Formats: sequence, structure tokens, C-alpha cells
Amino acid sequence: MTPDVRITDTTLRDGSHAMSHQFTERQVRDTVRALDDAGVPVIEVAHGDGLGGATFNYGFSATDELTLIAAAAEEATRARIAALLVPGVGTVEDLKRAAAAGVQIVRVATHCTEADVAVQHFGAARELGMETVGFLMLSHMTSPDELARQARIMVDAGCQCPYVVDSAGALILDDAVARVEAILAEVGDEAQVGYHGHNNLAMGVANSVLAYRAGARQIDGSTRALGAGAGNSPTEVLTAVFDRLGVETGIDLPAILAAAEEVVAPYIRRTPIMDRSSIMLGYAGAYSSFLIHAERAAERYGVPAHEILIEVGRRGYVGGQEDMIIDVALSLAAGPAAASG
Ligand SMILES: CC[C@H](O)CC(=O)C(=O)O
Ligand SMILES: [Mn+2]
Repeated sequence: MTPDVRITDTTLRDGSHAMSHQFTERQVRDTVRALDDAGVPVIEVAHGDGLGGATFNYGFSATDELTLIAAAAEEATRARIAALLVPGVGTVEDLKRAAAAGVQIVRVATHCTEADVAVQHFGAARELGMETVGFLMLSHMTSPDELARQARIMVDAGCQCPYVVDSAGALILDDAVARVEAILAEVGDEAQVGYHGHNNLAMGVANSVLAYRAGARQIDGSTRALGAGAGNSPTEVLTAVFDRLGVETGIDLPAILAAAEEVVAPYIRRTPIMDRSSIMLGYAGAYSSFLIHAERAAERYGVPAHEILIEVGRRGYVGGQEDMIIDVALSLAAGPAAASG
């Protein structure tokens, strides 16, 4: 039966944030084998911040991502391997190397109002014969209409599926629906629309179902929710819920439950949970992958992580501005007058 919705599992990419980018080749091989057996159609593998993300700013990987990608491609028998690329962090050369290592789908990620920086990457990917997805990150930071205009830029450049990416886990129900609908109205004749949720306000699965009902046909999940902040919509829960709703995912429920429980759960060092800091990410609209950076700064400068994140949200920092978390921590440590900057 042809699936009604395509689930992309991002345990091995968004989960990299929660693993502090310390995935081993063994973990990647075991996870891909289990997801592939369960019938997960797309498995994303890369540094949490995408190709080339292993840097001082984002955190170094324990194992080179091309090694992990090649291992994933070797294990997958049915699943296709995807990788994320943030233009400027990863380059077209990184894309070529990833394609050679076995990546078939590239997900080019930009801030929700900056789609034009991805134009050459979509072009290069299509020339390489890759499938393309566009990740409009921190989608809550702009209006549905503006998001649709940005999706149009991506699709004109060669993107086959712009995604509403709720990087902060800040979208609540109708917010997600409005964005999916606006993009579909703009590009629905030429492209699919996708949805990537984070669970900071516990909206991941509910928003994904509503996104599907609004017309999204690609949805992201992560086993055991392994991802930034409070994690992503759990792939195994998406599978169960869609199954209950009569929506075909092509994923075998007992097999994905076993993958989550027996393969992924044992290696998780830090289970994503809705604690004070994660909830504040969603509430303040701050990028989920800032969580670990804020926790480190909290320890170093003696300021609570959730307070750092509230201030980061207030200042409107976006992906790539991880270093500003130190600035926020320092100003909070210096007292209220300095923090209002
Ligand atoms: C570019 C890294 C980031 O984690 C991408 C993503 O998954 C998101 O914005 O939610
Ligand atoms: Mn994410």
C-alpha cells in the first residue's frame, strides 16, 4: 500500500544535539538497521547542525559525519539517507562529498526569512540528482504569508518540499495549520509541504497530525524524541497515532517500538524532557538547539539556564548566534541593568 504520509526519522541528526554530537559508528549502524527493518522510509544522518557543523561554535563530533553517513548508507536496504545542510555552515563541496557517501536527500535549512541563501544549494543538489527539502527554521518568527513567500523562493530554486520547521517548539495548533496552509496555497501545485516539530510545549504530535490534515505529506519524527530541547515528535508515537487515525505511514508499529526501546533508548545519555528550560524554549520562542549551550553557560557563569533562554528569546537570536548565549549569560550575571541590552 502506498503510504499517505512520508515520515523522515531524524534520530541520527536532530538527536545529535541531545547526544552532544557523540554518536558512534556502532550506534548509527544499529539504529539504521532497526529503522530500516521497521520500514522507516527516510533516515537523516549528520551533525546536529548539518554537514560541516562539527566546529568550535556548534560542538565537535566524536566521529566524522561522512563515516557515519557511509555506515548508514551501507546498512539501509530500503530507507533513503538524508542529510541537513545549513548554507554557510556546509558548502556545495560538503554536499558533493555527502552524495558520494550515500546521501540521496538533502534538507537545506535557512532561517525562516532568509531562503535566498539556499538558492545555489538547491541548484547543486538537483544537478547531483538528489531529492531536495527546504527547512524554514524558527517558522514561528514570521507570519504564514511571509513564510509562504520564502517557500516560493525555495521552490523556484529547486526545492521539492518546503517544511514548516518549529525549531523552538513554539507553534501551537492553529499556528502550525496556518503555516502549512499558506505554503500549500503558494506552492502546492509544484511541491509537497512538510512539518518538523519540537516537543517543548508538548505540541509535536498534535501539530503533526494537524499539519497532515492541512495537507502536509512529509512529517519528521525522532525515536524516543531524541532531538534538541524537549526533543522531536517521537517516530514511534507518530506511527501509533497515524495508525489509529487510519493514515498509512508504511512503518511497522511493533518494529519501530522495538527500535526505540531496545536500540535507541539504551544509548541515550540525556533523555529530552519537558523541564523548566525546555518549556521556556517553546514559551520564549528560542531555538531548541540553544538548550545545551545555555546549560553550559549557566554552569560557567552561575545564571539559571531558563533565564538565559528567556532573554535569548526576547532578543530574537537565531541559529548561528550560539556565541551570543555567552553574552546573555554575562549580562545576566552582571545584574538587571546590563541584561536589558
Ligand atoms: C540547523 C540545526 C537545527 O537543529 C535544525 C532543526 O532541526 C530545527 O531548526 O529544528
Ligand atoms: Mn529540529
